[in-house]
Amino acid sequence: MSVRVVARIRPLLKAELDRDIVVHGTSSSDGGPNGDIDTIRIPNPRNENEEFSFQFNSVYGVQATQEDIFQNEAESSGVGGQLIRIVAPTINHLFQGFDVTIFAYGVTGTGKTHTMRGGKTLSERGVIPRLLSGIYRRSRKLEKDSQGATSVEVSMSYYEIYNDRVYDLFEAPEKRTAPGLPLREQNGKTFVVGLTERPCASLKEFENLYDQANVNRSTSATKLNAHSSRSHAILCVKVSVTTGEETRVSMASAIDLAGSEDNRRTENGKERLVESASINKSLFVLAQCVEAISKKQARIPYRESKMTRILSLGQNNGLTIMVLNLAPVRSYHLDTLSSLNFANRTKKIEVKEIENEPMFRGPAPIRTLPSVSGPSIQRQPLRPLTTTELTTMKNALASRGGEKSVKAFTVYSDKAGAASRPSNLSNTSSRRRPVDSFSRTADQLPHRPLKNSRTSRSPRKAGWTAGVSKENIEQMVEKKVEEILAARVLNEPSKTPMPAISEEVQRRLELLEQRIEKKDDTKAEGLTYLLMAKQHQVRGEDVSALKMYQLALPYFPDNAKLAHKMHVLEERLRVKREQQKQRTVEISRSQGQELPQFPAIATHIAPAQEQSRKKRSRTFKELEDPSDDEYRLDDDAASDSSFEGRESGFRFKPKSRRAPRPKIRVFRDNDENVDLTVKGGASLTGRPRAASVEEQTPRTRHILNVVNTRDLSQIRLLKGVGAKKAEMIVDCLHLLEAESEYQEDGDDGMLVGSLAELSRMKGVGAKTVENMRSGITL
Ligand SMILES: Nc1ncnc2c1ncn2[C@@H]1O[C@H](COP(=O)(O)OP(=O)(O)OP(=O)(O)O)[C@@H](O)[C@H]1O
Repeated sequence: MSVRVVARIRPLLKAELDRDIVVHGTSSSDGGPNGDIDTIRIPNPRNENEEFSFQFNSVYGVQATQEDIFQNEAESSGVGGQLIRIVAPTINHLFQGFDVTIFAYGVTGTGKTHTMRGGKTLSERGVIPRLLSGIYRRSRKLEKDSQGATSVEVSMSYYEIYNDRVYDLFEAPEKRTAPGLPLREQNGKTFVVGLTERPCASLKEFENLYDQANVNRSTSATKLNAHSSRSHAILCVKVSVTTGEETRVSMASAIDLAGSEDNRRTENGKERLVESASINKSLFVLAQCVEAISKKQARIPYRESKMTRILSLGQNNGLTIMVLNLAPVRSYHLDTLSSLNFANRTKKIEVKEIENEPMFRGPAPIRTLPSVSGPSIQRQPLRPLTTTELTTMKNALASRGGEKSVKAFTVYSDKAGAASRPSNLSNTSSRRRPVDSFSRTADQLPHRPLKNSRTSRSPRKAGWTAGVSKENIEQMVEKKVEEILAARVLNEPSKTPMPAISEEVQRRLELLEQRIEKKDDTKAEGLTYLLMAKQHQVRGEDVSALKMYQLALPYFPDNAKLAHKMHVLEERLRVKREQQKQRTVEISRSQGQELPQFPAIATHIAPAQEQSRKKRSRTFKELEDPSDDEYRLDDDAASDSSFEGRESGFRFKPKSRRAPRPKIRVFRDNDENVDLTVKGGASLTGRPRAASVEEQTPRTRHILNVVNTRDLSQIRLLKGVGAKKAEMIVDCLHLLEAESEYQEDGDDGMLVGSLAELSRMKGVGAKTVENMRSGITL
């Protein structure tokens, strides 16, 4: 079964009421059983006459309430691509012994936390409290129906990944250790070492713990969200259903990811920028993982961020639901497309529906859970039990019959196809063992000897490094550091017998430890520039992208790929400029007149020139960087043709019914009393304006003066110009200004010099200019 994707469009916020809505939920022809909404439609930002549509398992529009998202179990279907609900099928799966992962994904301020956590009132509760409420309800029913023969225990752990470090949310921020908690992989699962696990016997207990822990979550105000989550929050709820000697444990993970941020819009300060870089980086790695999975690449870069290691998309078993949160407004247009593109890929990831196997307790009496608030609470790392004490029925039967259970060898690694790879861990028992932290304490757990400790005791002791590569040594040392950190976190000395290590190795250990603690800070800023560069590139703003790469360069001085990228961009801009000049000359010739040049408008504005732009982009393709994967974001969102026919569930549709846009008209002001001067500065070309280019009437002058103020309130007063058009005009001018800043002959004072230029601007057109003129009586 593949990852299920449920999209939710949030309503307009107060400050957005006058904004343009570009995201719409509709129902596809092959939609849900009752014509349910399952498709998102959004215009192509480069050509408003075209539209993209994305089909998901379900789409919730702006009217959808928290209750709608929940729904009663009776109403859920959740099969065969039909409408699915988020919470109800989750509970079914959990009690059938499957693990469940629900994660909310979206740009900052699109409603992830609102969907997952929700508000305080009953009706405003989000997915998580409703999920827990359902779990307790189902538990009570099971216990009652079985007349006490079955009991259900629920426990939770809750942590955040902040700046790529893992922190226990049951721990106050001031008690955190700087490096955070380490991660470990065991039996194909990634878990956090030293995490608190709290039993919670009732919904009330859960809510108390959850609220308490949420206070510790890192949030801050940004320009786009007054309560922006600065971390990824991961809630793990363990449900253990015991009947007689058999216990079946399943895990629900509810993940509220931090939102991606465009730092030009957030106007983040330094601290927020570092957070933002970390958030964007992890989301970027996630996108890379999804891309690698969908392209069936051998290497999936899970390990490049803690979030992707933990989420393990495509590696985890059971049911995985992605909630795609979207804002409907135009200001999020490109980000929304990028999210939609990501979701479109994610929905194709196959997830194994492997049921957790029951485990059997020995004769030892079942331990009662410690009290929630008592002083005796111990931090229980999630560790598996050994096969000597707990074993699955299947494994027991299989070993009796001399066969190994297939599931017993579900070992995953970064490499695709690892799950089916013959295990080389058989002698260390690679069976898939369910986690049970209730039955044993950390002290009772046997320790697997460390790799290097085993090695040190091997007969090759004296020259054991001889055949080991530098890289391997590095990895071993890094692993050792993690072990030591883990032991520290557990407040206990490492029980691993320490091998005799040389002073040199000891020194390197210390250096490495320092590096682990510091490495993020030093590169975070550079990384921010890289990500911003990529964001500019996605928007087709090559000049700004180049500028960002230049700013990133000092942080990655010897990075050949970065240098190559910059070279490609420089070359592309050079070609662009030349083609622009050439094209302007051609236009002028065909119109038999001298026209000013419109270098940037041609790229960003004129839909009528789309065809020639496409031709040009083919030329640029030759310059495309073949190694673009390194910092790759979802550029596809902006490159219309790359979607076509490639992504199922995605459709590209030109709005054919719309009348073709009128050809650009050139206005001539032949009125008398012409004033030839336009206030100093440059035309849109960035060149100083020649007084003779166009004669201007007072009316023309008035319009141009108003437009050139870039003042929204003034521009809105022009006839036929609403808030949306005014914003487009101002955005366009700023964009041109930014571009001209980097042009050799650029000038800061970018002004619209004629009505012809104005009519070519995005969203304006000849008719609007005519309107503007007719509204002025002089
Ligand atoms: N469905 C909705 N109905 C009403 N208000 C909503 C809805 N979704 C989001 N909001 C409001 O939008 C704002 C942003 O939502 P929220 O904080 O959940 O976004 P987020 O995606 O978690 O952002 P970040 O990534 O920055 O943490 C909040 O004020 C929230 O109350």
